[in-house]
Amino acid sequence: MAADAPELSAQERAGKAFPVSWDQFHRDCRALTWRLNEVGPFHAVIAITRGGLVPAAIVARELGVRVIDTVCIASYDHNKQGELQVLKGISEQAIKLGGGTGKGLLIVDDLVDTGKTGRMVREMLPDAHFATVYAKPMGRPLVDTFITEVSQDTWIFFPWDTALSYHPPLRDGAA
Ligand SMILES: O=P(O)(O)OC[C@H]1O[C@H](OP(=O)(O)OP(=O)(O)O)[C@H](O)[C@@H]1O
Ligand SMILES: O=c1[nH]c(=O)c2nc[nH]c2[nH]1
Ligand SMILES: [Mg+2]
Repeated sequence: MAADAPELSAQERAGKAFPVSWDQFHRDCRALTWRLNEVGPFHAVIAITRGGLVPAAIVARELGVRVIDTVCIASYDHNKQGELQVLKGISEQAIKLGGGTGKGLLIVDDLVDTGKTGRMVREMLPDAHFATVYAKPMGRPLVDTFITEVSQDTWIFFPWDTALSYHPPLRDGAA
């Protein structure tokens, strides 16, 4: 599809929308933690910024983990994916806690879509546990634990990217 319409953004190509409220996101993060609690304990949480920061804070709080590190990766410029850029790597201290391979570390992101971002972090820490709140089919095989799968042609709208706004009635042509 991308080749058919390269001028369209990933969001426009997705077609379907899955808006997530703060309330729902918090509930989904707590559900994720219930699953992760069976797998841990973890020495540290590694958040893939920026989207992974919010679930990482909630998951770390629930699991009682106090050491949180970040790996800062930029790929989507608004909603078009470009080359991945590692703006900040994982700290030496966190790498040491995971014995160099990530054993006992928990990587957290908000979602996997194509899986490009997740794959890059997995390569840095092959033995870490990788958890996301949402997963699309292309990225799903990379994730160890997730809560909700949405179809590849769905765009997830996170509460930190959205705001309440007027929506015209369906009768007047609203989608
Ligand atoms: O599986 P992929 O196709 O790689 O996409 C998933 C990544 O895309 C989004 O991050 P984004 O690059 O938009 O940056 P952000 O977290 O700063 O919003 C999302 O938070 C994931 O990290
Ligand atoms: O807000 C977002 N929603 C998505 O569905 C998505 N996929 C990649 N990056 C994304 N960002
Ligand atoms: Mg991200």
